[in-house]
Amino acid sequence: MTGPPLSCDQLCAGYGRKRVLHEVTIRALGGRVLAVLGHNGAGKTTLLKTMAGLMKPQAGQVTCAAGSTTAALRSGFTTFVPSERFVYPDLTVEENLLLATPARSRRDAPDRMARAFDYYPVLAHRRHTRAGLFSGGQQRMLSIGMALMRAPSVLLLDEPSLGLAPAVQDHLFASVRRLASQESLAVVLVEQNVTKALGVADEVIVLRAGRTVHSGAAHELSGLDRTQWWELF
Ligand SMILES: Nc1ncnc2c1ncn2[C@@H]1O[C@H](COP(=O)(O)OP(=O)(O)OP(=O)(O)O)[C@@H](O)[C@H]1O
Repeated sequence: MTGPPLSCDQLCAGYGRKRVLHEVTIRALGGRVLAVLGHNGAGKTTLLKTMAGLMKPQAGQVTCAAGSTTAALRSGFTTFVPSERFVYPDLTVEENLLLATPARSRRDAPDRMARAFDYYPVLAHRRHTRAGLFSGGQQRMLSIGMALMRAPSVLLLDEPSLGLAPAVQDHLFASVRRLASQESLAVVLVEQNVTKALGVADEVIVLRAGRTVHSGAAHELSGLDRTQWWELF
């Protein structure tokens, strides 16, 4: 693969005539975690959805190594995990994972499932349990496990830690880091939890009202105090 798996160039996006994102340029690279930070309403989810091909750019472009963003989403090259827990509550863990596997990849399902279980052992222990009986954290892990069944190259994660206890958040963030490093996945991580996101990210972009106010290496921001953060956001 030449070039980044997914990138945005001068991307503008929004809803109807309303423009939410203004000329955002980023690159998601294999094996790296790009954190997207910013206050509520800054445009983080809009950015992810446009990168995923769920929304069309109003101007600028999203370039995907696998072709159009919609084709990449359909083929599983790009996978979007929304902040709402999206699992089938009446199905078991195994059934949820199988349902997420593209029909053409059914033969690979056992290997992919083993890999998801490696990242989230609780899913293996409770593989015959209905997902609706799971805690919020376990459902979030199952959502990411379902994304892995598509063997993606790009993982777009919208606020994976939302509403979870700190210890569960730590486990999730550690798994995100491992996923990028071990699977050579390009991870784009939208997060409100700045400290934890910076702990696992390689690069960071900060959005304010849909505009990039900072982009660079994550370690450059890890030493900022609260006042400096407030000024940046
Ligand atoms: N479906 C929609 N139709 C119209 N406006 C929308 C829609 N979804 C979001 N917006 C608006 O777009 C702006 C950016 O929203 P977005 O959800 O991308 O921000 P965010 O940074 O992800 O915020 P949060 O952290 O609260 O999810 C907000 O002003 C929001 O009200």
